[in-house]
Parts: sequence; structure tokens; C-alpha cells
Amino acid sequence: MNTQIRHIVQNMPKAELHIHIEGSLEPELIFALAQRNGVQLAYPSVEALRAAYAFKDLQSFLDIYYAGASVLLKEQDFYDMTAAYLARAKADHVRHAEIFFDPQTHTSRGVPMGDVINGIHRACADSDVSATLILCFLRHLSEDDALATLEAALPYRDKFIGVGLDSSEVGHPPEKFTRVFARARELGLHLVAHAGEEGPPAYIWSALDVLHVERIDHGVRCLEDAELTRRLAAEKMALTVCPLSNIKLRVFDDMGQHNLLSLLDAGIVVTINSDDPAYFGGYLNENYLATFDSLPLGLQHAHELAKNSFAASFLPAEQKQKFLDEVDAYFSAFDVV
Ligand code: HPA
Ligand SMILES: [Zn+2]
Repeated sequence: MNTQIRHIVQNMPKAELHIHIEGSLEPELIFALAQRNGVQLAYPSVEALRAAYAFKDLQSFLDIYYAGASVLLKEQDFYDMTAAYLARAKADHVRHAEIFFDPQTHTSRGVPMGDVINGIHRACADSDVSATLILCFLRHLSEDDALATLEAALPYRDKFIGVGLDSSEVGHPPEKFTRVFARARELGLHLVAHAGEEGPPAYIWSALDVLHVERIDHGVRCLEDAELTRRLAAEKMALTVCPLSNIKLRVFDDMGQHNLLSLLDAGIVVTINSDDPAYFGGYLNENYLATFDSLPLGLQHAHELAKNSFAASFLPAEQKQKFLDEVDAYFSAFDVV
């Protein structure tokens, strides 16, 4: 990639739509919080913990990710984690972030729901990056657990804008969560779900037709199904693609094999995101740069990806348009339409 494109991609205004806040917990902060809270970790040092970040699939990552999250106990811990992410995102010219959080990971350890949501939300309110929250259900747990979690979060309904579905995908299809997504829909919440990361295209179909989601998280396996691919493009159903995550979790062998350009060529609204940046080797700009380094992407693609990131957001129309105009103004200096 030439240095001009590199500079343009780094500095362009962008949104991040797929970031698990617990996946932004850096080893240094994990150790600091462990010490502050008197939590014993299974690793003797930051280096030993980081050395364990060699994953063979989604589950091998999730095991370490949940262990890392065990140091989060107090409202201030959630604040500190979120503030650190937003400061890092700002450096990557992120203007807006829609942040996932996994309350069941914390409430199951006895952390009050209010401490989780208030801590994360207070950091968002204090940041000059626009940020909203999406509550994710852990799909390896039961639907009843998800329903109870949603009810427990209702006193804080004004502090999150949607619900999502994450954790171990294969064996836990979207339709397992039909009732809880119907309830969230009644409550006027936005709906998203991880589908087609490790799971088959059938999971993307059921996320659309049974859960009625408005975006698909990952979704990269859609290309195995031509009818599904055409549908996603026709409906402008955005995919929140996470390139470095896909390489670290071996969804693709290397970045040169990633299907992101094929997805764009198929007319799909693709966005680039970091997923779990502390675990996968890079925040948002590193995801863009790794992708642009390995695939034949140019300025037009950079412009399209920046626009997609805001277009696919759940921002109110006026705010969305303001950011889209900012993207166009930025690119107008480079002769790209
Ligand atoms: O990429 C992911 N997939 C599923 N669950 C997750 N939880 C954090 N990151 C992920
Ligand atoms: Zn994810």
C-alpha cells in the first residue's frame, strides 16, 4: 500500500460497529485490576498472559477472554476499561462507536447489573467520541438466562440501544433465542447477531428471518450461499467484518485469503471493525491497514468503507448525515467520488 493511501485510511473519519468492550482489556489493565481487586490470575506476568494469545478457533479464544474479564468487579473497573478503549479509538479517528458488552459474564460472578451498565455508560458520556451500547446475550447459555438478563437490564433501558448475540456459535443457532429477541423488539431495541463467523449460512438466514436482525456481525460465510449473498446486497444488510479477528481465529488462513473484497464486489454493505482488539493484535486502524496491505483495495474502497461504517450505524438520521457529509468532505480533497 502506498503511503498516501495509508495516511488517508488512518486519518479518515470512521465508525466502529463491532467491538466487545471486554475484548479491549489489555493485559496491563488486566494485571492492574487483578491487583486492585485481589483477584488471582492463572498467569504470572503480562508477558505470560500475552504469550497465551495463540488461538486455534473461536472457543480457544473465548476461554481466555472470559478468564481476562474475571478481574472486572467494580463500577470503576468498567469505567476504566471503556475510557481506555474510547481514548484509543479517538486516536484512530473513530467518531462513533456502538459497543457490545456481555453482562452475563459479570452478573454470573455476582457483579450487579447496574455496576456493569453504569460504569460503561459513564465512560461513554465522558468521552468526546459518540458512543452507544449494545447488550449481548451469551449463546452458550440458555434462552431463559438471556430473558432474565434482559429483564434485569430494564431499569437501565435508557443506557443501551440494542441487543446482540455472541459467544460460541456452532451448536447455538439464532433460533434458540427467538423469544428474547421478540421481547427486545417489542421494547424498541435494535437487533444484531453474530452469524456466519464459524457457523453456516443457515445461521445468517435464521438471524434475518427468525430474529429480524438489522445487521449481521461477521457474516463472512454468506458467500457460500449465492441466494443469501444476493439477498444481503439487495436489502443493504450490513456485515460488521473483523479482519484481524478472522485471521487470529483461523476463519481464513491469512489476510490475502480474506473475502472482504469479494463481499464488496458482491454489492454487500461491508464495514471493518476490531472485534476484540486487545486479543487480536490491533485496534480499528490496524484492521484497516492490514486489510489494505493484503488486498487490492484503493481510495474508492476507503471512501466506501468509511461511508458504510456510518450508514450501517444506528445513529439518528440527522447525526448519521452529518458524519456522512464529514466523510465526503474529507475525501473531496483526494479526487474521489
Ligand atoms: O468474535 C466473537 N465471536 C463470538 N463471540 C465473541 N465474543 C467476543 N468476540 C466474539
Ligand atoms: Zn464479535
